[in-house]
Order: sequence, then C-alpha cells, then structure tokens
Amino acid sequence: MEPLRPANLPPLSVGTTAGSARPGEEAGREIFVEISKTTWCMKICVRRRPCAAGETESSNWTLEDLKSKAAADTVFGPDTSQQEVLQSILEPQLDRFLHEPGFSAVFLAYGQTGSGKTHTIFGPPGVLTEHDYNQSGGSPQTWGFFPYAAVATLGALERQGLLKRAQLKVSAVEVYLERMFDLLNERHHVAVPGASVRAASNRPDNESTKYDANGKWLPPGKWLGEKTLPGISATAKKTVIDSAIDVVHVARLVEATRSAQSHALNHRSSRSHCMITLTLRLIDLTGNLSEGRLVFVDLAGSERVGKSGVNAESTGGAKAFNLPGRVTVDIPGTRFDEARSVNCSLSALGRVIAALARRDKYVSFRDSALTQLLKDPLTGCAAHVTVILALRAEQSNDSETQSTMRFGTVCKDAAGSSNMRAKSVPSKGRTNKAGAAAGALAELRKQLMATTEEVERMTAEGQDEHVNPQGFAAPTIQGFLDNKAKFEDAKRLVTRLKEQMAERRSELRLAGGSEDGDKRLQELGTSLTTAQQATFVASGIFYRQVTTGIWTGRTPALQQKMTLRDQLTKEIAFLESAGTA
Ligand SMILES: Nc1ncnc2c1ncn2[C@@H]1O[C@H](COP(=O)(O)OP(=O)(O)OP(=O)(O)O)[C@@H](O)[C@H]1O
Repeated sequence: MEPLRPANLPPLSVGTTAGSARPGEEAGREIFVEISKTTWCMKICVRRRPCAAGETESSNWTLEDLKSKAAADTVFGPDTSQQEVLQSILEPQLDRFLHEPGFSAVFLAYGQTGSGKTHTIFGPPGVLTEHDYNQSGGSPQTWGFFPYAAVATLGALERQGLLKRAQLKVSAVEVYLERMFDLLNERHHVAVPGASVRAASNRPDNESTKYDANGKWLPPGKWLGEKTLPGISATAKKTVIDSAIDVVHVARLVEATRSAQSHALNHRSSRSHCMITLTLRLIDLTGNLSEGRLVFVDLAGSERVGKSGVNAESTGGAKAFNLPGRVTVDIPGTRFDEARSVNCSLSALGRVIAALARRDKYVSFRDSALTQLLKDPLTGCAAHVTVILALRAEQSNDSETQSTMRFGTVCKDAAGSSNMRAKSVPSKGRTNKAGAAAGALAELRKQLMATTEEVERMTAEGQDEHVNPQGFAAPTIQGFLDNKAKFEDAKRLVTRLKEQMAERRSELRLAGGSEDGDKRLQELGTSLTTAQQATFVASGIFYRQVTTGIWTGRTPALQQKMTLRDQLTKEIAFLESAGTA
C-alpha cells in the first residue's frame, strides 16, 4: 500500500505521523505513551463561508464581531481554505488521537442551512472520488474533516508498521424525523432504547406526531408508509477501513444514502443530522488494548421555513438515494415536518448543552433522538469537543447569524464548567485504561462458541430464510428464486452506476468541461434509469410473491445473532493477527 499521509500538507506537529519515522523511533513504541489525565474540554470556532458565485451581498459583521459575539476561540473568514481549517482545528486533535491511546474528540458542525457544515465535515459536492484521490496523490485539498482524518490515520499506522496491530472502523448514523438509520447498513433502523418514542410523544405540539384510529401514537415510519425494515439493530454497523479507497467508498455511501433535499437556500441540503464515528483500536507491545474515537457530527441546517420555500403544504420529503426498492416518501407537509423536526432537535441540543453548563442534576437527553445519540460523545470523560459554527453572515441572514452565535455562547458556558462535570461523569473505559487483549481474546472465543451454537439451533428451528415449497409448483418456485436474484443484482447495479456517474462528473470537472451533452454521462444516466426500473419491477414482484407465503424471511433474532457472530469472528481475527493469541 502507498503511504497515505497527504503529501500536500506540512508535517504534523507532534509525533511520528509525518514523513518517515523519527530517529530512535521504533515501530509501535511511541504511539503508546501514557497520558496522565484526560479532561473534557470544548472549543468554539466560527467559519464564515464566502458568497456563492454571482452573489455580492455585504455583511454587518467583522471577523472580530463574530469572534466576540460567539465567544469563539478561532474565527475563519471567507478566504480561509479548507486546508487551513483542517490544520488549525483537526490536526492537533488528530495528533493526539494517533499518539494517545483511547483519546476521543468530537467535532460538531452547527449553522443555518447552506452555511457549509457538510462542506467542512465531508467536502464540497463531488470531490469524494477515487479519481480525485489518485489525481492529488493523497487527500485532495478540498476534502473535509472525516475523509482527511481517516486517510491520515491509515497513513500514520502504515508508516509505523502498526497496521497489523491496529484496526480502524467507521460507523455512520443519521437522525431523520426522530428516527435513526444506519447509513452503512442499508439504512436499517438503529434502535436506541426509548429515544425516538419518548421524544415525539412528549411533544404534543409537534406536527410530526400522528395517532391511529384508537389514539395510539404512530412512529413517523408508520405514517410515512415505510416498510418495516429487517434487522433492527441496537448499534450501527462498524465497517473496517483499510485503504483510502475504502474511505472514499464509505464517504460516498454516506453522501448517497443520506436524506437530502434541494431547496431555495441549498441544492443539496441535508435534511438529517449525521454522526460519523472513527474508532481506532490498538494493541500495544504488552498486549493492552485501547480504543479511541473521532466523532464528526454534521447537523442538519436550522432554517426559517419561509426562507427555504417550505410551508405546511410542501410535498416531497427528503429522498434517501441509493435505496433501490425503497418506498419514496411523498406526503403533503413532509418537508415542513422535516424543517420542524430539525429545528426542534437543535433546540433540544441547545437545552442539553445549557443544562450541562448549569450543572443540572437532570439533563434531558431524551428530548430528541439527536441528543440521545450525542449523549455518549458529549459526556465521555475523554471527550474534547470542537463546535464549528458555520455562517453565511450576509445581511439577509442576520437573524440566523445571531441565533448561531447564541449557540456558540451556550457552548462556551458549558466549556467553563467542564472540569466539574468531568469528575462527575464516570469514564466508560475509552481512555487509556486498556484491557488485556489476551484476556479479551479468550472471552471473545467463548462468546463466539456460544453464539455459533445459538445460530445453529435457531437455523435448525427454521428461523433462517427459506422457500416454502408446499402448495407451489416447481416452476413457480424457480420463478421466485430467479426474480429474487434479479432484484439483488439490480440493486447492486444501481449502486455501481451511481458511483460511476459521480466519477465521471469529477473527471469532467477537473478537465474544466461541462456535464451538458457529455455522452458517457448520458449513457450512464440511461443505464441507471433502466436499472432503477428493473429494481422497481423486481421489488414489486418480490414483495407480491412473498405475500403468497412462498418465502419466509430470516427472523430478526437470528439476523442479530448472525451479525454478532460475524462481528466476533472479525474481532478475533484482528486480535489473533495482532499477535495476542
Ligand atoms: N467555505 C466554503 N468555501 C466554498 N464553498 C463553500 C464553503 N462553505 C460552503 N460552501 C458551498 O456552499 C454550498 C452549501 O454548503 P453545504 O452543503 O456544506 O451547507 P450545509 O450547511 O451543510 O447546508 P444544509 O444544512 O442545508 O445541509 C455547497 O455547494 C458548498 O460547497
């Protein structure tokens, strides 16, 4: 594998991640330094985006005003490049992540719609491609926090010969209309006990709250007509990433599956909050296992519904792309509900942070799915939280700018009381309190054996997916199996074609060409339409056939056990390859 540390940035200031190993550095040693004490701290930074091409609107705000009003530690003006922001904000935390076992940091991008949150966390539209990566010979200068951090981490591990004893995993969860979805696992619903149900039912004024004929509360998924998703899991899937290309694929999958919508203020507006977690697990030379995390949160944009052209009659909720066969949401008022839901959850986040700042005994994390999701990263003992306040700051956005600044001051207050809280929040063992990897391995093997037995038992009981041949002629069964295979192939093809279109767009952009009239893009577009139609038809046939009783799906309980078995197997393989067997 090629060294992955981006060549176009100056060396990291600490440790061994830049260039070759330092004199005296022995592979695997320097990274395992002792940290005497971890603290919980919060930094605020303001990033003002430039006006879009063709816009000339002036602003009432100087950078100094912004800094003092938001109580910010750092301010970046419209001319600051992505690289400068990365170097100033991300790199110091990245250094610690790489050198202090168990170090955790959170980056929270907050701001009005279209202010540059996704730009900061992921990058501008269309840059997350293999093509861009290969052309730049490292992380492209435009890449955002998440892809840059992931690639830099892999590069550092490789240079230090630690790839065998380290594992980098990523998970991505979206909060959309108070429900959580796993973006790396076909948008399966991620259940966090009590979170979404309480959040919605506690708010009688919430437009998103609906009831059935008996007055029973209906979760949004039900009234949106969404199918029950198979395999609801308690936690999001963690995907192992081994190369820059894996990072590109993950980032693009997130981009493609996230709920997005075009409106007057942003043509690729994220209508959901998205949390990406990079987990680095390391086994040191004495066999101790540590786990550090970098958490990137791209919050959905707060919006004044009138400005974005959304009202109670607006139809067509966010489309989750890349989901062949999934029912598209198109319910009157859905976009309005989205805006309300986003604004409610951001208010809940503000209240939570304010309560933390006041050192309240009770902090209402359960007010929204977002705060439930952020509870762990925000209260972790080793968490270093950086809030990036993204701004448009032109005159017409004055009230949004004021409101973003207010969020900054709330966070700053919380930062002031952080030391107190750090003592009262118990550590979840993610600091350098490393467990012995060898002991963990023995425990995992025991768990694997028990889980495998469970899977076998449940399969023998008929809980795995199967065809029910009774009452069906052989050609009918064969027809069903053929269509099922066609459905799965078509889903894969749709995903591949979307990736190829993104690649082509990037090539054209780099070559300074236009997408209009590009033959290759048109061909891909036509193939995509055909593949989407095939998926739609096959999914219709599949679900109709399933209602005849010809096929029984796997039970969720067995699915969970099988997922657990796979995770345990991978985990054991990792520990064994790290030499702790
Ligand atoms: N600092 C910047 N420099 C150049 N372009 C930027 C900058 N910040 C944002 N943009 C551009 O502005 C547009 C909107 O940005 P982005 O999608 O990141 O906004 P957002 O805050 O995530 O909005 P939403 O909340 O609606 O999802 C994008 O095309 C993005 O590339």
